[in-house]
Amino acid sequence: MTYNILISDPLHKEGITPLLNHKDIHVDIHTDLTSEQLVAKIGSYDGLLVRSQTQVTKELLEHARNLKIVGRAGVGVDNIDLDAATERGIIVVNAPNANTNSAAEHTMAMIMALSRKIPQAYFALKNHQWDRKNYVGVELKNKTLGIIGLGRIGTEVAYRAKGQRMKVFAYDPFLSPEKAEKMGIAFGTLEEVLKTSDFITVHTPLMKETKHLINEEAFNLMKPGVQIVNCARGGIIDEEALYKAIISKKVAGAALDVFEKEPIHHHVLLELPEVIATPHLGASTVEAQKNVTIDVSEDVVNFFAGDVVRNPVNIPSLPLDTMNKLAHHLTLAEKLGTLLIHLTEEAIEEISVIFAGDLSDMEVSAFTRRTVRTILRRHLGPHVNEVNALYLAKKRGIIIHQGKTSEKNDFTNLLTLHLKTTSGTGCISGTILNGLGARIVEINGYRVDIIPEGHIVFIHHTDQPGVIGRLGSLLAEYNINIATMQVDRSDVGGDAIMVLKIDRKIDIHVVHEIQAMMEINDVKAIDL
Ligand SMILES: NC(=O)C1=CN([C@@H]2O[C@H](COP(=O)(O)OP(=O)(O)OC[C@H]3O[C@@H](n4cnc5c(N)ncnc54)[C@H](O)[C@@H]3O)[C@@H](O)[C@H]2O)C=CC1
Ligand SMILES: O=C(O)C(=O)COP(=O)(O)O
Repeated sequence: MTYNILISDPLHKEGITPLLNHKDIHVDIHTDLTSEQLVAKIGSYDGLLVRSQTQVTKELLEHARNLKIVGRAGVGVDNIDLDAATERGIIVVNAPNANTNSAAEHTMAMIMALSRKIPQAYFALKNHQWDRKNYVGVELKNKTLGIIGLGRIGTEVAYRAKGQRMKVFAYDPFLSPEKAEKMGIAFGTLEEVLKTSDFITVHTPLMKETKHLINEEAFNLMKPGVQIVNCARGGIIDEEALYKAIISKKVAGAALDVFEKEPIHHHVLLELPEVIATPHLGASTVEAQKNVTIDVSEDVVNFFAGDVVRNPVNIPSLPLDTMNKLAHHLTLAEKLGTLLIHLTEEAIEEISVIFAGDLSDMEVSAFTRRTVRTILRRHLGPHVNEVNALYLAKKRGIIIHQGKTSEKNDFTNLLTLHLKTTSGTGCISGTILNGLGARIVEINGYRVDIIPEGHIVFIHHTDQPGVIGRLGSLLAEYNINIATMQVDRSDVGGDAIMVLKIDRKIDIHVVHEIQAMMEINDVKAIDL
């Protein structure tokens, strides 16, 4: 099987070596396609690698009938329609750790160039003007740098600014003040940061919540003479409000690496002498480009090899050693889901996944995804995967519960699935026994002990003499050997179940013959 990968933005040549060296991967590089050409081409690709330029829109993804992975060689994924990718089961991976230094260094370069008006002075000198009057700057020492978004890049900027003897004051609603304190960074509300800073730099992602975070209202709160830096994303700062704030002299200067619409050739902000700018160069260093490309290429290779991807964006990421630890439990979740969905055929209303014992200390959402994927595949087909399972369940109005409990019924770990359908409920539990592997231990309230693999026949019947004998004879007639048999009943003469493991796949007409035996209410043949 060959996987076709399209690279549609310029990537580091050496960085793509993991892809080029892979015998099952074929790489095409087309970095000058129009969006129409990309739409026309994308259908034949299994993977797409981009930077910030290619717009991975819903429309593009609708034409991407074979696409399984989008790799973003960088951090920001605002050029990728994540909902559309998730709905189609396309995993998105990025390279969040490889350009942090470069972006932080570029931010510092912009702060220093801004404070000393270096680009303006250089431009004047190039135009033969020896002007020492108009380019008087301000020192950074003892000035307050407000950092909005104290993630990877914001934190690195903070450390570098401290090296310039600046006071650093940060705002990040998702970081605890204790964590900021541990980093030795003063922490405040957005309003406090806006009101007290001499320089303000933004380092959040661009999302609904951060679009125009720095707007007219925010500029009104700032100190007169404040200087603004944006090396994160155009759109976090409202460009119109910034323009007005510069014209009114509220803002003394701005350094912009990014713009609301890119690329730009003319922009009203660029007409202002207070504005210095670079064309989205924050990550444009040899080191960052090589490393982001290696990271994302390796994840594409991991993905096609069926290994854990390190930097997924639209599913939760788990460290490799945790995934290795969970591997047996994930297989168990899949087997339990397969068995349960065969036993409970009607339209699903609710799926509950309950963890007990050892499992309740672990990050368990991976089990929920695997379970829901397995169950929905039975109804919706093979396009359901771990990326889109929860999304598709929600879209169909299926309620998903994920719970933890201390009740583990003498097992060190227990995974229980409940399924509520339009006509009833089903429940199944399994465990991983130390040294012995996986076991199904309960089905619909009946205690069992089944190794979840091979050919299983599940029979729901009425407890009465002779059933087992007749069933044995029927199977013998068809030369079907019973490997193990488990029987349990609610009470004497009441509801009972039988779970047989047989040595070969059973034909459907034999299932019908068993069904036709008077006492047997329900027969299911399931291959695990
Ligand atoms: N100019 C360039 O070439 C580059 C730009 N970037 C941009 O920088 C952004 C940040 O990158 P990283 O630091 O690696 O990401 P990160 O995820 O480590 O940090 C983002 C931080 O923003 C915080 N945040 C989210 N919403 C916020 C809000 N409403 N107010 C304040 N803080 C908020 C988050 O809690 C997080 O700590 C990227 O999303 C990307 O858009 C990244 C690399 C290069
Ligand atoms: O990594 C990011 O978020 C960046 O903005 C870098 O963008 P680029 O890959 O240089 O187009």
